[in-house]
Amino acid sequence: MELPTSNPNHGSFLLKASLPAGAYQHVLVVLLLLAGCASLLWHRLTKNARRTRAVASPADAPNAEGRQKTGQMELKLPPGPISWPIVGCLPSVGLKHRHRTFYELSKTYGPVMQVPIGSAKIVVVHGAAIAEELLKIRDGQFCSRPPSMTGTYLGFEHCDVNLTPYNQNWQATRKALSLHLLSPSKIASQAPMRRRRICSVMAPLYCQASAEPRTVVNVSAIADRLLIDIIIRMMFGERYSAAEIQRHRRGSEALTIRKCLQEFDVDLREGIFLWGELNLAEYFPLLSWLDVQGLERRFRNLRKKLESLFQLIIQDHRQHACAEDEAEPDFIDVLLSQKQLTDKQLMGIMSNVLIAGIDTTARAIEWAMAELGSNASVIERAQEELDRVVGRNRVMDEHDIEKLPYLRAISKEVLRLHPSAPMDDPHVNEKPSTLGGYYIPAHSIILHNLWALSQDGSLWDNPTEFSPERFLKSKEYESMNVYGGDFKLLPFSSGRRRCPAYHFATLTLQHVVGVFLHLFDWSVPQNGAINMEESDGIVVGLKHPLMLSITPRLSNVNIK
Ligand code: HEM
Repeated sequence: MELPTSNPNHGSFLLKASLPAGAYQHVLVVLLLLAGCASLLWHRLTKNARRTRAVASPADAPNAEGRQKTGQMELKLPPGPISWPIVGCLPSVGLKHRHRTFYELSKTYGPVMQVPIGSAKIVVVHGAAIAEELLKIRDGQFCSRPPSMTGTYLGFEHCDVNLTPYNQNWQATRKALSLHLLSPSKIASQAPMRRRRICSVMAPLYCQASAEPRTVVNVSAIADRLLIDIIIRMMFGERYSAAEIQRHRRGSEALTIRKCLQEFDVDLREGIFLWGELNLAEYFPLLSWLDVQGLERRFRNLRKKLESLFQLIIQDHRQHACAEDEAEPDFIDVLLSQKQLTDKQLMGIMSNVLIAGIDTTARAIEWAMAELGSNASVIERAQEELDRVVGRNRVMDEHDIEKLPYLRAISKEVLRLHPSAPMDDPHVNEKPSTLGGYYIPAHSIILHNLWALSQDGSLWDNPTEFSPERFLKSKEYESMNVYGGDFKLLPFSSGRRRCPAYHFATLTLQHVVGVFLHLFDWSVPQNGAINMEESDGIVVGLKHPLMLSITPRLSNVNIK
């Protein structure tokens, strides 16, 4: 399948939608003023009740440390910035770079803060001890998800994995995804496919750079292209490649699907943007019918496109079950043959993998190359290791990774310093609970700042410095992994909701970065410098596309 060409507007999908000018804004201002007066009154009347919250029975608060005795049992609510009528803490939180804002606020209010916004009870947490409490000790209490517009539209009415509350539906979709797409054996069996895809992107780059040393390439676009290509093949195999469509003389439906998948980067950008946007309608239900940010309209449009694509894919798989001469049934064939999931669940899973899977991993590759581009000594050491272990006559492969500790250290350091989803997906407690000794009312939205761990001087020496060496300094650090067992390092979170793709994502990051470093010397284009400014949204990468110069470094290598 030909791939979408590089995307010169990379990053622009994360720009915020501005409010439509004109009438909506005036209506909004009047409504806010009216609501402000009512809320001021309400705020005054309920001030004392909010300062502490009575807990009716000890069973409501499974761990009631920190309680105060004042006639009946009471626990403190977490501290937090001033909460204004109607808007709550929105003025302190703002709309952008929430992981950084929350981290700054936590310097005043501590590792458990309440930051209500509108009608939503939001609690923001960070730190290794709280992470362990949230994701291990009380994982069972905090593993649900809030209802959301993203869950309705992109999660197909909360029938997916990511945006679904903790229920049987979630169990079924999570099991299907983990077992039939992301299990270690499934991932191992697809290694040749990943190698072919990586080489098919590297070979033309290598030719181009051989003819013109220090060719400038758009690393961000290459990462996007690789991940779209790999993930589409992970799910559908070669079914929608031109050769396969022709071989089986499949009709116009297969061609339509192929075209939609080739152009999927546009839907992906829209999906990631909508997923990450702070949607005021969810916090201020009165505003939802106005759709002041225009988000619901955009959600509806994207859903329509995704639904018709996914329905076509399901229909195509039903009509043309995997023929006997085909190598292996693909992911959708397997799920359909089991007849355990509804079509909505299938669509929810496809939506999660295509939207949550591609951008997170592509951004991790982008961050790795941005850090390496400004750290020549790290590149040198990694290349020395690659030449020693792999040699200079063949391209580095996935099976080499276990013998490349420095490459593995680079990937851990990238995921430590730049977790692509810096604020974990929201967790919710269905019942009242406690965290860090504070009372957490039922249905609070817990936002866990995973990125803040990387800034913590009590956990890491020189925490903000990019230094893969930190993972080689002792046996303890060498054996540390990013899979959720160590609460200092949680790019994929931990517990029941941990990212199910942690193995695939780290392997792909290590493989792509390894091949990049093995094949090419990298430098910053003349007169340029790497701009490390972050994009905004739920997945965070570089704000501007990463442009680097490449020069081939192996002379005798066949890239295939
Ligand atoms: C470097 C790449 C990636 C990073 C850093 C990452 C990170 C995360 C994080 C932090 C969560 C939230 C966990 C929680 O709520 O506690 C998550 C959830 C999830 N991720 Fe990933 N992810 C990556 C790649 C992928 C890929 C490639 C896929 C799919 C193929 C994927 C699918 C999912 C799904 C389905 C969930 C929801 C899990 C659930 O709610 O049960 N992720 N990921």
